[in-house]
Amino acid sequence: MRANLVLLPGDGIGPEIVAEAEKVLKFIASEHGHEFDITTGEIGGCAIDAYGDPLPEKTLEPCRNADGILLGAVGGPKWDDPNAKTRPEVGLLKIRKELGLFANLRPIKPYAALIDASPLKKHIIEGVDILFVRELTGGIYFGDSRSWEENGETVATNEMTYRTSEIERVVRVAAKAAQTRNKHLTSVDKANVLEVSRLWRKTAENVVKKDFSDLKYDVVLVDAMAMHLISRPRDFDVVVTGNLFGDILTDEGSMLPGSLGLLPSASLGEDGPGLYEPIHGSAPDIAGKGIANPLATILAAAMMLRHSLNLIEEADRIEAAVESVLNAGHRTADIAAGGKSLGTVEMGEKVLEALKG
Ligand SMILES: NC(=O)C1=CN([C@@H]2O[C@H](COP(=O)(O)OP(=O)(O)OC[C@H]3O[C@@H](n4cnc5c(N)ncnc54)[C@H](O)[C@@H]3O)[C@@H](O)[C@H]2O)C=CC1
Ligand SMILES: CC(C)CC(=O)C(=O)O
Ligand SMILES: [Mg+2]
Repeated sequence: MRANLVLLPGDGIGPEIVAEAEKVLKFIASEHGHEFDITTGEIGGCAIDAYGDPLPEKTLEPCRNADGILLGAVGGPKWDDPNAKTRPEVGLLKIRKELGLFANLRPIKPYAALIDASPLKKHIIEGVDILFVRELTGGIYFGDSRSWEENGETVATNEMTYRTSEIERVVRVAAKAAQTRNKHLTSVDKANVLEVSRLWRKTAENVVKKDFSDLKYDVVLVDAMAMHLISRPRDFDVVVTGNLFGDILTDEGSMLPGSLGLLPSASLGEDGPGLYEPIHGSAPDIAGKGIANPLATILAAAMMLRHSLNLIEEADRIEAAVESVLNAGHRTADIAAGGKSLGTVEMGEKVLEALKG
């Protein structure tokens, strides 16, 4: 098949990890007779430096016409000046919004070989298989924000807003996913305090009652969910929640497999290209050292093949290669548990070797 793929490496470790995923994509193309037309664009801090804009039209336009987009990460201390006109993260929020990518799929399935990498006990993480569906284009990250002076001090506010239609569509995505899995959907909110969460709860319940009555359905408050996620994670199948709660809970959830560097994600809309990225950020503390774990980005590339290009066999093959590399004992520093570790490029090479068989 022919496919237009756009790579957006971004900042910090972004270029290092996307380079390894690109090698995997090129290998898969050559092995399976596909033609991937791969172009690269700037987003985030590097785009601010080059164009004064974290998401210039020059980057966005090819993305609109792409079959799939693979992003590294944006941001870093260089662009953290609170007085700066714009921030790298604005580019990320904007591309998600512009492409209508309202559903962010974040699977969490610990690897048997990595039991020691997790800070949690074996009996807690064994058998865990959770799919988080995080709403991605609404909520507090997209609400009005402002700050002002009042009574000699500064006040700042961010609004969290959701519309019924925004909640309905993401709950539908999650409920459909649950139907193909273990038929259990959990909605996470803070309906004991937030008006917006009361709308979320009522809307989610209506959708499930009307169209997904075959599912086991429950609701959990977000503070309790933060605890249940690491005390009884096996009890969850598909979890649907808003933008902020999903962002935080999935970083926490990365401790089930043992590292942020292992979790990929797919951001999907009604139609158009999907955007695929690791769930982590630009990791400025390790950027440039060649030690970042590229596996989350390689797994994000596999999700792109699966969800946007319908190349299921190829996606399965990459995921199996990652698993076999871990089974063989290869580790980057984040999952080495103090043992011997490989660099980013070496880990990428191990995945390629596993793909070659
Ligand atoms: N999707 C994106 O582009 C995201 C961007 N960010 C941005 O990234 C910057 C740094 O944010 P942080 O809070 O430090 O979060 P982070 O996710 O970049 O890093 C948190 C910790 O995890 C480690 N880590 C992350 N990815 C890793 C990998 N692949 N291999 C090994 N270790 C890894 C880092 O070294 C760090 O210790 C900020 O500017 C933030 O806004 C944060 C989250 C997501
Ligand atoms: C700009 C942030 C919302 C990025 C982030 O932390 C995420 O999407 O996980
Ligand atoms: Mg995050």
